[in-house]
Amino acid sequence: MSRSLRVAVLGGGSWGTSVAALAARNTPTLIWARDSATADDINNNHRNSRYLGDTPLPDALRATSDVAELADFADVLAVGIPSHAMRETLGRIADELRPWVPAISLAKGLEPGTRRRPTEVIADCLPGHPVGLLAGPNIAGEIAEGKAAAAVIATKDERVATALQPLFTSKVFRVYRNDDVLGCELGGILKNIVAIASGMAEGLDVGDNTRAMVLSRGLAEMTRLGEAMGANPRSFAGLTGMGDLIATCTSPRSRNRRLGELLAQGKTTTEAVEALGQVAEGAKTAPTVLELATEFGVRMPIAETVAAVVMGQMTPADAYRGLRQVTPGTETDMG
Ligand SMILES: NC(=O)c1ccc[n+]([C@@H]2O[C@H](COP(=O)([O-])OP(=O)(O)OC[C@H]3O[C@@H](n4cnc5c(N)ncnc54)[C@H](O)[C@@H]3O)[C@@H](O)[C@H]2O)c1
Ligand SMILES: O=P(O)(O)OC[C@H](O)CO
Repeated sequence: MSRSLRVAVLGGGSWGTSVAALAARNTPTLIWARDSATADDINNNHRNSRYLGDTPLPDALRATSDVAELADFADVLAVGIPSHAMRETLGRIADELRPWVPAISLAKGLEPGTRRRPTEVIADCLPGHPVGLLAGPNIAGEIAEGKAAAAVIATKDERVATALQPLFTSKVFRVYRNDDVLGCELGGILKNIVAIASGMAEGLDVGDNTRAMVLSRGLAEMTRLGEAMGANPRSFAGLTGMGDLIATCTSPRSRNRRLGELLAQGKTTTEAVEALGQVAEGAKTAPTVLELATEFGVRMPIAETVAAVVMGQMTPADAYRGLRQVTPGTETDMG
């Protein structure tokens, strides 16, 4: 009988750990944390106290801070490193990984400078490996606590998707498949920007109608960019689009929404990021997305406004005044 596929997770932050905990309930799983104290905490206390507080992790989950050990273990690699550090970290493991090992991204940002999506960074660093992603409305703390949710594995290779699906599935975590890698990935990346706008709305107490406007017009501009880049617009109506947008824009546990709230309280982006102590991908992604919007000739007034605020060129209050003044066209016009 063939042994089960072993899952190696690169990145011991809140999401890498939560995904590793899901996999460890199904199959042997090893997680790499760059910080050996985190690896020790997982091995000895079955906790990742730094990122997930007191939430217990499965006893079967093992951790290491040695990338070579992780590479040797991997039948499947899940990459939970933030977008800005993914290339450098993958560079440390690339030569050690067996060539057929599929690599799936858990990240939701664009690489600053190159504008590459995480799956593109993986393809650059691990040429020839099957590549995909896991995304959806998945606030890490809730998943680690065992609250019910669903996600999507997106890859072009149906056989890879079908092999990976059961590794992350549980009675309370449903995993769908989608072959629209671009659309699923963009949904997770772009919703972070709208979540910052939603957090600013919360901080400014602009009212629920305004927030609903930002969410729905945010989804429209996410879909507009996605379609222009060649994604399936239907993906934006699913878990990785609207689903993740709703979770991130409404959850008080979202770091991107919290970043928006802190900006509305008058903090600078640097102060807000420091206060969070965790990654909020939308802060770096917003200016980078504008470059894509220009390249593909797409209007993105919400992303433009969020980018101006995170770069310190506009206050959140002015941003909301500006958004109210956007000249409305036809609602269903996606061009
Ligand atoms: N937390 C969530 O709810 C959640 C859910 C879905 C997707 N994501 C995405 O997952 C990705 C990882 O985020 P997270 O939530 O785990 O972040 P986090 O802030 O909880 O942890 C970040 C992790 O990355 C590591 N890291 C940071 N800089 C690094 C570097 N230069 N080199 C190596 N490692 C480095 C840290 O040590 C830590 O282990 C992000 O793209 C995020 O958008 C997060
Ligand atoms: O905490 P955030 O804002 O990074 O969002 C986490 C996840 O992406 C929600 O699906």
